[in-house]
Amino acid sequence: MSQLAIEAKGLSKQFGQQIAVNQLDLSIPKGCIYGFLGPNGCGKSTSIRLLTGLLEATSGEVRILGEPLKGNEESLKRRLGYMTQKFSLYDTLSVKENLQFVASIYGFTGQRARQRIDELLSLYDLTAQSKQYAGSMSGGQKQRLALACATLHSPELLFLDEPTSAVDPENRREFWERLFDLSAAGTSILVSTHYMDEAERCHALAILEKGHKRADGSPQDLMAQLPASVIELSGNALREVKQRLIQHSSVLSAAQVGAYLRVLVKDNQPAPIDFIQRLCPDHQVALTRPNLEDVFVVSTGGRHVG
Ligand SMILES: Nc1ncnc2c1ncn2[C@@H]1O[C@H](COP(=O)(O)OP(=O)(O)OP(=O)(O)O)[C@@H](O)[C@H]1O
Repeated sequence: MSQLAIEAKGLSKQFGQQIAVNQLDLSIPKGCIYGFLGPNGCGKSTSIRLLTGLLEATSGEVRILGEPLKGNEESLKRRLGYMTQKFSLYDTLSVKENLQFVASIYGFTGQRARQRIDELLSLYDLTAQSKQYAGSMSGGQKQRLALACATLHSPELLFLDEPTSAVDPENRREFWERLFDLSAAGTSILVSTHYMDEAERCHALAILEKGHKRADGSPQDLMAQLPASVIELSGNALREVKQRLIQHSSVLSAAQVGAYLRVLVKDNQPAPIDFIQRLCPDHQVALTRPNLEDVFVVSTGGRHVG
């Protein structure tokens, strides 16, 4: 039995002249929460739609839950869940009616349907809103309902396309707790995001840019293997210092964070602290630990950012 939830080799999608997904390779183990991190337009949604079988690839091979996707789209559909960016709820149906509709799609009827819907209303804290129109709910409630709909049939693999872009930080946090509950119960999850803090919560992730995968691994490994030194610089005239530093070919990026400049220096520059100190003798400089944003900046070429 395959231990991989998702396996892709050379997966590509072209729309006219535009290559939205370019030779994507993936090996995502079962049971993990895997992230796609990247800016708008980098190909996250297209990749997810290819992996769900909703969109046909231009080239490449995909195996989902151990089976080739091609030719098995229909049978796999029952084993997959998909929550879109816009949540795809019916605004003029109540919370319960939305769930009833999804239940009917998956062939749940009578007592079985009622039981599962009550279970989900309670699990996702929606019992009091069950008669409310979905369109009149808050962002957080809509998100919980969308997750309830996407997991009604207890999918083995769940795709979530930027599920938290429309909710506040508290709801995002709570949502992630629910994802870890699902993961602990054995659900494999692929989630796309453009938030660094969210990506850091994933067991592993791919950094996407312009349809290419630029990096892949656990957040901890990606940070530990960053091919750059991260230096915090403080003192006067940081905007002017930044402009000066980014002229240097060894400086990948310099971005202000509060009272500091966060400077990324290429690994091939010996003694990076001394190097920056020489360039800025009147400033305080200190080496600091990389974060995922640094990984993102370096993976995507760096110099344009900040
Ligand atoms: N049906 C389509 N026809 C033509 N071009 C498309 C189509 N779908 C996506 N694209 C293009 O493919 C590229 C990748 O889009 P995609 O929606 O996958 O990116 P994304 O990373 O999910 O962005 P966002 O976060 O904005 O949804 C974009 O340049 C987009 O314009």
